[in-house]
Amino acid sequence: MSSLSESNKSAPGTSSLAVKVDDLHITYKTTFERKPTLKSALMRFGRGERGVFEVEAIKGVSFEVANGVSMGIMGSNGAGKSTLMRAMAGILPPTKGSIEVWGKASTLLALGVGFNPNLSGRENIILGGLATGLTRVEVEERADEVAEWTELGEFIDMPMRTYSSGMSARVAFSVAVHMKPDILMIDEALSTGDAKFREKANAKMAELRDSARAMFLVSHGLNSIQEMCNEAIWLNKGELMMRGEPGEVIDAYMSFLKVKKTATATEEI
Ligand SMILES: Nc1ncnc2c1ncn2[C@@H]1O[C@H](COP(=O)(O)OP(=O)(O)OP(=O)(O)O)[C@@H](O)[C@H]1O
Repeated sequence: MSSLSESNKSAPGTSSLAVKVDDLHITYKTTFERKPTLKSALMRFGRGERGVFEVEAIKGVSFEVANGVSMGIMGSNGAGKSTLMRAMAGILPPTKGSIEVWGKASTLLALGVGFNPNLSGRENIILGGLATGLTRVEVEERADEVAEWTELGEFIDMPMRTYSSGMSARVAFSVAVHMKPDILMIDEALSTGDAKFREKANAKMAELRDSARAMFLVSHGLNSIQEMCNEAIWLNKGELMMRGEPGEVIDAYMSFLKVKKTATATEEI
């Protein structure tokens, strides 16, 4: 069974839960044009052969997150961290298994994807706010404050296609944190800004962590996970390797990386 539900009410017996992920599998299917060999091209008069590439990005992951938890998600490139976040945010449907989210999830991922490059930062803030489920009145009430918070000056009224990636990230971050999410999801790759903005962003995240029902932070910066989170999970090749107190999970992940590095080096020799 695949299901994704979002509600403001808690299910009976699960009143303290913010998120429940049960036996989640996510498989990406991509069709591509196979590179033809000379022989196959001649046989098929040059028409490329379609291939299907399947990636099992999440393989049977289960966990529950209680209210009040700030969960760090760590793992190597391609481990499935962003895929898991996209699934919890409702952007990607489960291939198998289920995800239940109690409350409104606000995510940088969802908003970053939704931006229209031909509209200004300010216009995208309004669209982003509407996308999170706020009413037009609520969005208008907050739009100026959100725009101000980006510190983009007059650039806020320029089309977003003229922005650097750090400037776009400021807009995405600002929208996500100002829309009063119950469940805050932050993919650190998207919250990149310069040192000064980062400091401001970290302070805002800490404030929200205390008011939101739960927070998820995907990061390669293990220090941020240690500082911001009270629980952590480690994913490797789509599987849940460990869950626990951030310090313990970081230690296990670090020793796994060292062992792997030595093993690779040995193989090379
Ligand atoms: N849109 C997509 N189509 C096909 N495969 C994808 C897609 N997005 C991700 N993948 C694959 O799914 C796997 C997990 O990717 P994901 O982006 O979730 O990893 P990640 O842990 O967030 O990595 P990183 O630390 O590099 O951001 C990878 O093998 C990746 O190639």
